[in-house]
Amino acid sequence: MARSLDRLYKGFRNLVSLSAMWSMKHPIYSVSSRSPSVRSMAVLPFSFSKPWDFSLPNPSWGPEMMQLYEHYNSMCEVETEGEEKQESSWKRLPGYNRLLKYATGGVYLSKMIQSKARLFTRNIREPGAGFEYVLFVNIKEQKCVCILQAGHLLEGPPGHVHGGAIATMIDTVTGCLASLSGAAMTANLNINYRSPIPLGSTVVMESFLDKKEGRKMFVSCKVTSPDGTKLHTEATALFLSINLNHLMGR
Ligand SMILES: CCCCCCCC/C=C\CCCCCCCC(=O)SCCNC(=O)CCNC(=O)[C@H](O)C(C)(C)COP(=O)(O)OP(=O)(O)OC[C@H]1O[C@@H](n2cnc3c(N)ncnc32)[C@H](O)[C@@H]1OP(=O)(O)O
Repeated sequence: MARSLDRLYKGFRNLVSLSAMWSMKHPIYSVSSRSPSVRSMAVLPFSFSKPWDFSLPNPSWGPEMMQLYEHYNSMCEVETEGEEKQESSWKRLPGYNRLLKYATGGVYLSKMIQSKARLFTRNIREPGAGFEYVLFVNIKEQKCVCILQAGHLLEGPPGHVHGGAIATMIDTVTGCLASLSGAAMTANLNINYRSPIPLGSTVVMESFLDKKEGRKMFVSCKVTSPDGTKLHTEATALFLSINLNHLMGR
């Protein structure tokens, strides 16, 4: 287990260049395609012959979500400067329903929990009902952008998104940024809720690395309407880079 985790995090820096294909070659990142629990997640005519990438468009995505996806996705394409082709510094992160195929803690987690564990933000079966999101990262600028369409199962105040669901997504976006160069965990998360997010709406979440001091990463996040005119939420977070043994109770 420890060896496979070491291997995983040696390759962690390359996370952003993962593709579904890459994941199939390195299945530790993804859920086994043979797992019956994965097949049971099918509600759309998706093929589960390979790990399902939840950050690709599905029919539940509305026009705003699609427009923003296409905008950022086009920035991920190869840039041409004169005659020269350059790799873009923007990458779309694929999204599977587990971060690791075999989570840490094998020593004390039962096989049943191991096989059933799913990423909190990717465990609602009905497309469009929960967290529909896609993450884009810009390594050069140390920036992460998430396009989120919040589904009807995320209700808090009537007709609006639950503050805990917003916090979950902020933790995900800031955590993604903090983890670009290796595993990191949230030590502190401060959130100011400025205006409610209507259920079903699409928002843009932008996260920046403000400062790095040794193991500490200070990250900020802003949640706005797609045109940027309405500020919904602001947050700051402290992440600490960790040795993976930390998650294994050692
Ligand atoms: C994990 C791998 C993820 C990889 C993902 C990559 C894929 C990306 C793709 C998609 C993204 C989706 C990702 C989802 C992400 C979700 C993230 C979470 O939700 S994490 C769960 C919630 N967090 C916890 O459960 C932590 C519980 N706490 C701890 O385990 C420890 O407290 C920890 C690791 C945070 C720190 O423990 P210590 O023992 O390593 O470090 P000490 O010695 O306590 O502190 C070091 C320094 O930090 C300061 N510090 C620690 N906690 C602080 C705090 N809360 N506020 C201020 N300072 C703090 C201390 O004062 C100290 O500072 P001085 O060195 O003396 O200057």
